[in-house]
Amino acid sequence: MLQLNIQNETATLKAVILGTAKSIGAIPKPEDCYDPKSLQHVLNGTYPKEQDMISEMDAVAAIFKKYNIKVFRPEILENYNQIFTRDIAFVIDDKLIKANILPDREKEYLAIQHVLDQINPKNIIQLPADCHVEGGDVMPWNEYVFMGTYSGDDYADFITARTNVQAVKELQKLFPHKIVKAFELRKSNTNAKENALHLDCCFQPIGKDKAILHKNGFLVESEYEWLLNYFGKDNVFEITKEEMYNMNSNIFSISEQVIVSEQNFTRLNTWLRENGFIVEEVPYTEIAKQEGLLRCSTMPLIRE
Ligand SMILES: NC(=O)NCCC[C@H](N)C(=O)O
Repeated sequence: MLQLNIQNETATLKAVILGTAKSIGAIPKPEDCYDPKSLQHVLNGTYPKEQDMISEMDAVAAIFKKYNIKVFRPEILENYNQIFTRDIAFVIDDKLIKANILPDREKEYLAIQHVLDQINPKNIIQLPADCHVEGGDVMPWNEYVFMGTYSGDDYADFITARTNVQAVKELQKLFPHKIVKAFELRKSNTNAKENALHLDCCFQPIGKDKAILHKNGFLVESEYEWLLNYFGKDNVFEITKEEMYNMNSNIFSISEQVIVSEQNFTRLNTWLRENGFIVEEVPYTEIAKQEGLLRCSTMPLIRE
């Protein structure tokens, strides 16, 4: 049996699910894209190739092996995109919550049944159907659970709005001992530079007390400022619009000291090293074309 335990984003990682790029299927039609960056690459003829993404994910698997982390992979569903395993479920404390994800991505959850079979069924939670949530919008941070959301009346118009207010309320009910703090995110179906698809596309805590942050990802300035004050200006690495587009906030911590990052994130990786982190660099530019990166393609199950 797996003894799930996730309290935050950075405690030493023991077990994780890493998505897979195997059998992702044909290049989607423009009308079937569900994020603006994939759409842009489909239209430009630069959509990533399966083999290139498999190689990128192999590089991450090799880092996990080096740090003795137990890695699960999804079963392969034929011609189905299963890269961004983060979004399909998430762990808080010893509970795994099934995400009510975009219908286009619903089948991804079926492919982790072999992992679910190793979890005590009383620790697997199904949310009511009206609670929309994806794991990229959920960040346990000790006494807090930070959540990305969008509460505009036009929620239904945004295929990029994945977590609603009902889900925020439900998580608060499920974890009464935590403070669930929600942040309104900027959404665009067509312009990836104006779209924070999930909270982890514009923010992520790192180490003990630091964070990566992008102001324009937040719709409400005071909510962005809350994060800036919570971590403290000197502890925050503020990324530019271009860096957000390249997914700089979507690195992945395997401990308070060690961060897996993209090899081209020169400004970020330099700052991380200057601040005492060990940076494990991998190539991930092809995966990034689908508006997700390292955090998005991993689902931590156990941290120390
Ligand atoms: N946590 C994340 O930000 N996940 C990225 C998901 C990208 C995928 N193309 C999607 O639109 O669902």
